Amino acid sequence: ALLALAAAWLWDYAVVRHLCRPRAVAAAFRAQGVRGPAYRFLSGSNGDVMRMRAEADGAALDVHDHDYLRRATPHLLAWKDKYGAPFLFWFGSQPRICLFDYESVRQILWNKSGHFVKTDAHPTILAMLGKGLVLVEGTDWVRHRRVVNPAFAMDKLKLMTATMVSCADRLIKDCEQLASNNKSGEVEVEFSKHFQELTAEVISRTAFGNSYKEGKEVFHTQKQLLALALATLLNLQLPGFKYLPTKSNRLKWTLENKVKMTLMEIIQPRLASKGSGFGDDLLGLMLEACFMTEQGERRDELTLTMDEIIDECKTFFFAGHETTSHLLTWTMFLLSVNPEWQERLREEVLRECGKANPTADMLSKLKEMTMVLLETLRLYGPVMTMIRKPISDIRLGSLSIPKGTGIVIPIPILHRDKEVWGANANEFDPPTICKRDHKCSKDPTSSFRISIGPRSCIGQNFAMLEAKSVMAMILQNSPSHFPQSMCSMHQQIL
Ligand code: HEM
Repeated sequence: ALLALAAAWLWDYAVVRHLCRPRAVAAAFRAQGVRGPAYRFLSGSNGDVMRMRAEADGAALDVHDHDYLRRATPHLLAWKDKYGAPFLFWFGSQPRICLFDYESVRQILWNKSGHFVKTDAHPTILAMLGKGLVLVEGTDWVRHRRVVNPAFAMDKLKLMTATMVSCADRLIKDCEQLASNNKSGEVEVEFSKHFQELTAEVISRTAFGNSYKEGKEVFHTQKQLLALALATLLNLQLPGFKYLPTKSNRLKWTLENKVKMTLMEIIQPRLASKGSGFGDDLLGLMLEACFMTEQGERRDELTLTMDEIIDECKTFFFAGHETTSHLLTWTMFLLSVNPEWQERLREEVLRECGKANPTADMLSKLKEMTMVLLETLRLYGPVMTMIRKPISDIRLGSLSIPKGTGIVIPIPILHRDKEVWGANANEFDPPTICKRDHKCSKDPTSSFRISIGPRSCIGQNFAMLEAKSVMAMILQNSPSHFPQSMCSMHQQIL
């Protein structure tokens, strides 16, 4: 009986899932004129992706050319050139269709019926992120979003500005200290690393208040989990493999457990001190909302379970740290190669904030800064793709998409579409792009910087406030021009 069971499983796994189904899906798309790289047994297109990424890794970039995508997503560009748009490729045995038309993307992202869900996360990504807001679906998503929303209300975020500013102040003091150690009084700083530290500090302090040190421990453990996930993302995922005590699985379990234990140690005392309030940090605000009904009345039971609260804390870190540090790094880069914009922003900051530490009200007046940050997110946004899959067969425009096909939305490629953004779509041009954005404000659909529709980014105001605080402090305190050596960042970050 066991042998028969094993044979049936092997038949389903190897023949049905990895041979028959991919062939049927490829044929269904071919009949509609959609082509793509040939499916390879078990690995799909993963080998091609790894090869193209490795080849692109050494390619030099011109600092005045914003088209870095041939290094970041070489496979998507190569397949678009070769097979046209849309094209079909394979993540292991899973079909992925890469879409480039705005209308279909809007339809997917604005869909409120739950017809398009996120694809299953890699086990290590799941261990790192948990089933928090980024990954939950359906009524669970509604429940989570209702609890997390109040933590990101603008009046609450404004109170966090002082923390953001004080972290930026520490960064500046560190740089000054480094410079004073040098005879010349100057120092070359790799801001991408400093911004990683800074954004980790900001999210630890704004999420966990006095427990920020434990929060940073969580963050460092999550980074180890992320490194593990990235190293194994394109490897073949055999079913049941995640349960085997391999070296990487054992490491994953240890790290996962450490994150959970540390977060429980932060959360439990807060819950115990219910009577005296939960605090004004993201965790406190979320716990407060957990004890509220939809009608705003107090309830005795938590809306989220302990595990769900832990997963939301993991999500704050994952979603809130790398994204903002990426935004800050590219903004520094763009200001260093566009000194006229650097000067315009410095003048604006000095006009609105003087030399004082910026407050939330001062930051809200920095219109040119907002424009530059939005333009940075258009050209160098941290999220490269969003992926959804339909829960049943669906028609999108003229295309029939079978249930379960991963639909890839390549954000930075869409942001450089000349038909939508104009002839200079590939250039850094804040006012023109801002006008274009404005024109679209009645139908705010051409930018996917922070996504659109019900699942758009909940932390967008947090990120903008943090980026503005840090950039304002740097501009107030830096010499009239960032040195040109800043440009070398362009190479290092990628
Ligand atoms: C420059 C900074 C940021 C960018 C560009 C960004 C971008 C995005 C994008 C594109 C999505 C949609 C992803 C998808 O649907 O697949 C998203 C979702 C999300 N973001 Fe952000 N994000 C940023 C900062 C933050 C911060 C600071 C936080 C929290 C501290 C955060 C929390 C989230 C969460 C929880 C979601 C899931 C929302 C949901 O599904 O309901 N993000 N973000």
